[in-house]
Amino acid sequence: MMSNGGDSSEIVRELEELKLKKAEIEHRISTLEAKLQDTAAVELYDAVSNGDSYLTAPELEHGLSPDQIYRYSRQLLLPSFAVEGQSNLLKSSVLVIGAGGLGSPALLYLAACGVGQLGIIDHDVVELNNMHRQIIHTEAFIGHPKVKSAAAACRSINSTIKVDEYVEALRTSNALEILSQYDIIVDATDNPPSRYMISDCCVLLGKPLVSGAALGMEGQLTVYNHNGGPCYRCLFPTPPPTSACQRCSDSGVLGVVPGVIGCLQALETIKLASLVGEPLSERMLLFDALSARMRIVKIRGRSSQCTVCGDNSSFNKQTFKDFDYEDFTQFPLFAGPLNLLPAESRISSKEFKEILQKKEQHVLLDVRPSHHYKIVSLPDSLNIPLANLETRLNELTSALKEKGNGHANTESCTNPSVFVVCRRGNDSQRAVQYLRESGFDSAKDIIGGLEAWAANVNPNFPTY
Ligand SMILES: Nc1ncnc2c1ncn2[C@@H]1O[C@H](COP(=O)(O)OP(=O)(O)OP(=O)(O)O)[C@@H](O)[C@H]1O
Ligand SMILES: [Zn+2]
Repeated sequence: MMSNGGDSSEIVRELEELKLKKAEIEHRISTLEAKLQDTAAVELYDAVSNGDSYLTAPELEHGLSPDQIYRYSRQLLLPSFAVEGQSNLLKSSVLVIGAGGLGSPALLYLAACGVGQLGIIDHDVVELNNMHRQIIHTEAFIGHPKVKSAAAACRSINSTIKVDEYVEALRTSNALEILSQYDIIVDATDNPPSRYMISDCCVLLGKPLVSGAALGMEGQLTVYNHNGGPCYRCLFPTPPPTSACQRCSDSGVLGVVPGVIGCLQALETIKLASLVGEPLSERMLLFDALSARMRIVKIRGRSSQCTVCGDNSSFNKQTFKDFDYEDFTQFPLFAGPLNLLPAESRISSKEFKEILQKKEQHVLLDVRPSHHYKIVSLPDSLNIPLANLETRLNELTSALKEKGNGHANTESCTNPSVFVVCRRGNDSQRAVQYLRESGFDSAKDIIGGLEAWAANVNPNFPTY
């Protein structure tokens, strides 16, 4: 359809002319832009070679580069933090011990905020059951050292900081040498021997220690050995009983709980490093996730009687190197299998499979806590948690009787048909010890528990 009575060939010609003009204008624009850039570059080059400073990056007293100013701008804008805080942070060095539930968020924030030098030490590898809380790691790193994974994550967030990797456990033999290279120490481990060792080492080296702990639905946080404040031993001169010490792998933890405490550890570290704010020394933060409560309680100051930081302490570097922290806390640095029973009181998971195949009469006693039992269990098993075994022994006696092999009277229970299983084969040994003392003379534990069953007999049996 024509409009305004115009001739179509006329319109096409006019359109072509306009297009040509448009192309000319665009070409002219890009030529001028390029020229302008060249001019700016030439002027800058001239300015630099003439020593003119008005076009070069300004020399700033605080020493931050233009890139640093831009990267950390949101922190620099905080009046209470400002360039002084950032400069201090960039000059600081921090060692994070443990790249697990606490270390993961702590490391991410410390790398991001611009701690100049960040050390990471851990001997462990990334596992699938770490992923729900150890958020610095990705699935691609499963089976690889946590330190490698964490260091890669830190570098990808901030390529401008120095990241040191220690793929090893911290022990008395390497602790003094490694810790001495850092200004601030972050304890993100999960066991009493490491906690005492790290605190003692910080006292010897005069380093502040940002200590966090999280288990189940609760967490706590404090800063030790800061400005005359207490050390870990001032507060806990004697280790807690072994029964009070749990690992996440035994008692569980909701992922975000160490996430909260790890973030707060990063925050306390940033405050110490930047010299901003009031560190959480001589006070302890207690976090209860279930009731959504966070309390800060005053804790005792430095104890003059403390065997490590006290007035008359003779604790020195040599004492430290010779000290047996596992013996002191009665807690192993690395969770390993117990060996409480003689060989004749134990059978392997494969031998137990043969008993099932031969349909030999027996009672399979599972001594795990009932919430573990609900996750997964072997068929036809009786669940009496180890903690209740003494009071519920009659249930075992009845089960034996029902099978036609046992006797209601425990004194005459010589039948070899009680097999005891647990998750990894430690509690089952304790249970067998107790059962044998109680007259179940031939109770046997299944070596390595359900984990060994899954590894050696049924690969489809879930582990956790
Ligand atoms: N002495 C130590 N030296 C170095 N790393 C340590 C030391 N003690 C503990 N760790 C590390 O501290 C981290 C503690 O984190 P966390 O308890 O969340 O992890 P985990 O041991 O993988 O947990 P789980 O109990 O579920 O297996 C672990 O990665 C552990 O290897
Ligand atoms: Zn002390």
